[in-house]
Amino acid sequence: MSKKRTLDGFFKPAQSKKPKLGTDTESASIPEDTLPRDASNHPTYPYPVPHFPTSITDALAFAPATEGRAINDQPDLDLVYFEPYIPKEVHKELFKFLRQELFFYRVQYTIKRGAAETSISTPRYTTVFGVDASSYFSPTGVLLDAESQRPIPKDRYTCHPRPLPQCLDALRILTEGSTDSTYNFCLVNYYASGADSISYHSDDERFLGPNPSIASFSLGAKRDFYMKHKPFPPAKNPSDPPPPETRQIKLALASGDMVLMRGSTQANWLHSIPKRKGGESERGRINITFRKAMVRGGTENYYRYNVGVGGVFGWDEGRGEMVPWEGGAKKGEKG
Ligand SMILES: O=C(O)CCC(=O)C(=O)O
Ligand SMILES: [Fe+2]
Repeated sequence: MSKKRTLDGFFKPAQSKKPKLGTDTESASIPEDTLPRDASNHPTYPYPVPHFPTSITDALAFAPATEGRAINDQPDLDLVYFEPYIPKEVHKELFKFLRQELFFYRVQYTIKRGAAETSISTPRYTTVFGVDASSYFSPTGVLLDAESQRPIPKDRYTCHPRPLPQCLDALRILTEGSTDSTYNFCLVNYYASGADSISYHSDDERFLGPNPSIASFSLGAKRDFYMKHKPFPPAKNPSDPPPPETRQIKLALASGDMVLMRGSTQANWLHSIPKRKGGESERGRINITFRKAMVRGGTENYYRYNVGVGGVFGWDEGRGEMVPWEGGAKKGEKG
């Protein structure tokens, strides 16, 4: 099989972050699951991302593990709750794999409040892959224009879009099959402890188009997911009927669960993961969302707020925490 030299790394085995093998006797003594595995790589990745081991791929053939349950008993609300989506045989391994293998960021950015610039620190680890519908990645990882199918003009993006690694792409394909929607973005959050959170917001940006479908996976520690209706606009006439009554929603999202938010949900409801003190949240939680951005502004927004301009972090199993990940090694990593 012939390969192009330029971007052929996308499906090549990853060598860089695995221990270098010395002599034949040494390699013979290394257990098979620590040997280099095939991985996704790309010039925009700080490190390659290994493909799923067959144990995960095989188990995911049985997803979704349950039928989704509709939650649409309140105004403008359209949820489907899979409890769980990921088969129970594999959710722990999937959590450990993604925490170990993905690179994360702790993004800081500034916002203008009147004349003053305020610095904001995102209270969780994040990472993102994908590109909006004006472009797509060729199988070898070249960004092409959706219409001409030719390489995009160099000035289309100020950011550097990254293709989904094969492991997250496998999850995307499964999700598309069970949600009647397509996705071109994967955002990942890691909540290291109860101090990490996401405040009330809606994913209603114009770049997602009207009535976006967002599929949201939970892995690891159970965390509460709150939803509340956006405030209703004040009545125009005293004779107008009062706004409908709505109740706050609280879902205790467990490892392997998936919530699909669709229809008019984002336009009308807010959602959050509030901070918690101690307990299970200290074990860490991964959230994965699949979305579809229609235009370039979505790509710029997602990379600005989920990759940013700071350093790379990765999980250190020995220390049990995220550590700066530099030059192929997680800093201070044991063994
Ligand atoms: O962690 C979660 O479950 C929610 C994440 C979320 O709302 C987001 O990334 O927009
Ligand atoms: Fe959200």
